[in-house]
Amino acid sequence: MSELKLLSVVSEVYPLVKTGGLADVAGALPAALKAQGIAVRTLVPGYPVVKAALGRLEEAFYFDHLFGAPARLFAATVGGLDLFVIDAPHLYDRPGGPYTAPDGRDHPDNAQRFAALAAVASGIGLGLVQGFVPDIVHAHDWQAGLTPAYLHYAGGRRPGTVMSIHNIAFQGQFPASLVPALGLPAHAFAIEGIEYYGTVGYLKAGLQLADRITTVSPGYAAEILQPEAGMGLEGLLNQRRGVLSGILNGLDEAAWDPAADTFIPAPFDAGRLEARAANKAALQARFGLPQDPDALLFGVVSRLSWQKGLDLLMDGLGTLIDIGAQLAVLGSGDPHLTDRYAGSARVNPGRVGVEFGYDEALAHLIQAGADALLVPSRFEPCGLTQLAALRYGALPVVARVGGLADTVIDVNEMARASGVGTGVQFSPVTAPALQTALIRTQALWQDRTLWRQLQRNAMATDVSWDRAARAYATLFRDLDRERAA
Ligand SMILES: Nc1ncnc2c1ncn2[C@@H]1O[C@H](COP(=O)(O)OP(=O)(O)O[C@H]2O[C@H](CO)[C@@H](O)[C@H](O)[C@H]2O)[C@@H](O)[C@H]1O
Repeated sequence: MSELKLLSVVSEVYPLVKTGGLADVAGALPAALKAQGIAVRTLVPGYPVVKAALGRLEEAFYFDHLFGAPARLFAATVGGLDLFVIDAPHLYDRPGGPYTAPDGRDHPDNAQRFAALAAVASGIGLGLVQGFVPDIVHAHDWQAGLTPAYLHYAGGRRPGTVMSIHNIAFQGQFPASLVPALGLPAHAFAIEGIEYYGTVGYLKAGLQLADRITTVSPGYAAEILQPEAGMGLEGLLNQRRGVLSGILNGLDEAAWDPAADTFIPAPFDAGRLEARAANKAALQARFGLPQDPDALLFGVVSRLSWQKGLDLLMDGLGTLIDIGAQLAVLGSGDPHLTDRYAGSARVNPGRVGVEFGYDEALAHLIQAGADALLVPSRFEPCGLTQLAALRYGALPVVARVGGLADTVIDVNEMARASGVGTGVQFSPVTAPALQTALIRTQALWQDRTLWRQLQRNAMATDVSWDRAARAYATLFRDLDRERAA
């Protein structure tokens, strides 16, 4: 098979810069695709953290004018990732995160910052960089959403375009007054182009104009055709459902390997599950919880946001306390939720422990030490924490939505009879249903022989990237053939 060249366009990539699962996917997919004969280059903005990680650089292009000032495009290789980095200090060189200033507010020029990302991607797609002209351009989420639009309106020969949705809740909507600055033809501002309810919609543009649309689980691909999950884009997605598919994410199995995890005191595998006890004890100590091996310890590793449903856990906390369980939460985000969790830890010392912020090492300890991992999301395109939980034998207790429903096998009577359960699902996504799930989990916990079996089932689940990479490779090759025809 001939090698296909792919440009991945994304606003964050692990391990250089990460605010969530998008970075994990963008960081892991290139290696998995390489095994499928697809050579990936990843285009990212040159935030300070990204530039600091770059070693040997090569200037690949110089822009006299990129949304307000000159800029350069660097090519570099970091940790096995072949990167293009946009060095545009006026857009990316500033304190704060990729999307927000230190005060938590969006950078005021995000429209320009991510239009620049898409415009540069389109330039590379059209042959800006000698020696790398991609066959396929793969845009991730709203930040890269204008990429298919720039390529579409450039006219002439162009690579195939794929738009992937990791989270439809963030759509990148900006005022119509922005249009002249984007450098797209005036007629692009139309319903069949970038216009979205009178505004410019970056994700909408990508979904409208890409050759293919993917999202990160089959379940979510079906859900976003409905108004409840489509968040205004369901009409467009229904029109384009013929090119929409769901490909389940994998987990970076090198980064998440319980047998070789340097973040945890006691590495283990399915044959050495008793070693988990030391991790549980360390986790309890870290969160100020009594080191009782018999207390059912629930963990949470999450962004604290409405999506993740963690307010429901607060509403149902009484049940968790009543059944004698413990809770260890690592989260960051919504200050209102942070306050609620901090309050519950104060009211329930020795039962509820919380840590706020982003802490990679602690996330690993929770997966390795908790008995069960709670993911009560209202919607979840795929979810990666439950995949890590499966691999680490922390039984996932999840809302039956999106990718959570696709990846966890509920221990119902049938699953129990055939010995295939890997966790607990609940529905609807409400506090009472979550409370019932906590009680069900506690009942399972009473039978340690069964629990061990469930842990082994969970750990045997295929969460590798291979399966996903094969599906993406087929999609990219089909599209490439279609465009060549
Ligand atoms: N406080 C903290 N400290 C340390 N690590 C933390 C953390 N909070 C979260 N993480 C880590 O961040 C990642 C979160 O990824 P998820 O896929 O679960 O959700 P997210 O909503 O960010 O991603 C979106 O994109 C991904 C990728 O497609 C989809 O799986 C998902 O459904 C969609 O919402 C995991 O690697 C997790 O361990």
